[in-house]
Amino acid sequence: MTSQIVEASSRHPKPDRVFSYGTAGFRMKAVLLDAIIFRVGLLAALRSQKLNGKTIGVMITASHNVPEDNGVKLIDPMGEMLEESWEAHAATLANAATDEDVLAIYSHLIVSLKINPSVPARVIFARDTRESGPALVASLVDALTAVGADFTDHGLLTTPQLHYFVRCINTQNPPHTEAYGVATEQGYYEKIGNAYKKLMQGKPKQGTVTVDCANGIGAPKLKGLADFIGKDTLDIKIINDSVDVYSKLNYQCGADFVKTQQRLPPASQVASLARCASLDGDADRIVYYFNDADGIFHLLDGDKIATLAASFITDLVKAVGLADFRIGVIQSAYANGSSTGYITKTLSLPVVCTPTGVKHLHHAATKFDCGVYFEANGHGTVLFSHSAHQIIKSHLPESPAQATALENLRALVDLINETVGDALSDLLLVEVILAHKGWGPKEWDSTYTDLPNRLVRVEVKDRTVFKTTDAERRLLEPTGVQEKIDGLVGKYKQGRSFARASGTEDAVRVYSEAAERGEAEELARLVADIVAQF
Ligand SMILES: CC(=O)N[C@H]1[C@@H](OP(=O)(O)O)O[C@H](CO)[C@@H](O)[C@@H]1O
Ligand SMILES: [Mg+2]
Repeated sequence: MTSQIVEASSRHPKPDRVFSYGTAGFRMKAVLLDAIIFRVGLLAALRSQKLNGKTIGVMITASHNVPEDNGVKLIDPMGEMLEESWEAHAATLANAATDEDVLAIYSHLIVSLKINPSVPARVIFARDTRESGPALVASLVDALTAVGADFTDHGLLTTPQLHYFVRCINTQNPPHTEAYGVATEQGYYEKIGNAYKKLMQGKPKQGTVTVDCANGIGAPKLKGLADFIGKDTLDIKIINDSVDVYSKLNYQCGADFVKTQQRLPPASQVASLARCASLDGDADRIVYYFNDADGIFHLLDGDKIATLAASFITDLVKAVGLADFRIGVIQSAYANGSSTGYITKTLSLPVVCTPTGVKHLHHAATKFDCGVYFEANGHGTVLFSHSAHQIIKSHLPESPAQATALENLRALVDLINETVGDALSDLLLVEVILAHKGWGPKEWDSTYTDLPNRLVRVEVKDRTVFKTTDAERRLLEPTGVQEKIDGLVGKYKQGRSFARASGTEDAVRVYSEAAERGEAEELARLVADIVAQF
């Protein structure tokens, strides 16, 4: 096998660059990715062998990035992101200088990680709609073939669908008592779609929801889900679904466009107060929005989705009669201060703040019976602990009202993709809650008003000198900078600001909020000036 690895690796020469496995895996211009994908294939096989032949997922996507980019992420057995300690192994393999080095590192990992090479490796993979996808899949297959791994190509899927498949496959056998679901697209549509239909029983129609699919993989998959559900219970209009025109992906559309531009995608033609949503290029993020009667744009971001879900679940758990059921909300420092205040004061729920990146939020969410986590940009989901699953499954209701609530709670658990943030599942979750509450987007939006805020990107010589603490909300280094920021923030009513190095771009991000729009902008500018001096 060793000669096969060197020989196969020689067909995938590495560009002269240093690569790192960041928050979003490896992501860059697609033309640079061939060698990386090959080496990720080797690592996926090792990861599976290390975990006794459990199935590992490989997703080829660059999410909301421009069409010329692509990327790759590994998925661990329960559908979660790759364990952090393995990110370094991914980077070491990706940066091996020669084909012999690739083999040497591969062999070293087998020894140092005590991997039994006779365990069969199992890998499944999929890709988004990018033009570069098929060639990168071929590189992956080349690696998996060289090491004799057992693999399945699932073609085009959304990122969360592949996460779901991985979990379904790895929960089929003992010690798991019940598979997470059926690892097919039909199985995914049935699990989520049937749960949605159950929750919508007897609920009046709420009018059309217009969904911008970013001209990406979300478009055909949302159509598949909507077809399964049927028009009686889901009144949906899909726009930006041109997946065949590669250049249109994420162009003037998608969740990132709407979030950063704070306006409707140009292709969206909707009446005022109509519900709209946008997915990103691999359908793991979603934001809602609407234009009010005066034509003013309102964004219902990840914070608003988290608060909506947390409030609904709190009421439902109460209606079921579950005592001592701990619900918590997990946010990053970018969550609007108003949302945090609303969760703690109005919903009376605990809030945990973690560093940026969904893997951190996901991890913190596992500490609750029910952990609701969302990044402000719309990536998030809801987790139920193992014991919460057991309680929900075995609880005996004491009244007809409790029985109905319990059926709804069970359906809600099925509706949610617990492996990772899933725009399709989150879309239906929001639709269900709005229908149950009888709310339009305006009522939802009026639960609290976002503090005016500003996010700026500051180019610096070396972003690694910015070291943070307290969930990235305070700078430890360079020394003295945090004191200067504190001095500024104190001058603004409801002022808050922080600076941290981006994990995905070569820049430092400065976030600020304050009671007035002008003040939030001024604060951001002044903090950015301080940062720019370094
Ligand atoms: C402010 C912001 O939106 N940051 C994003 C961005 O991370 P940075 O480390 O800030 O570049 O990309 C991450 C991966 O997609 C996402 O998890 C995160 O929310
Ligand atoms: Mg994405």
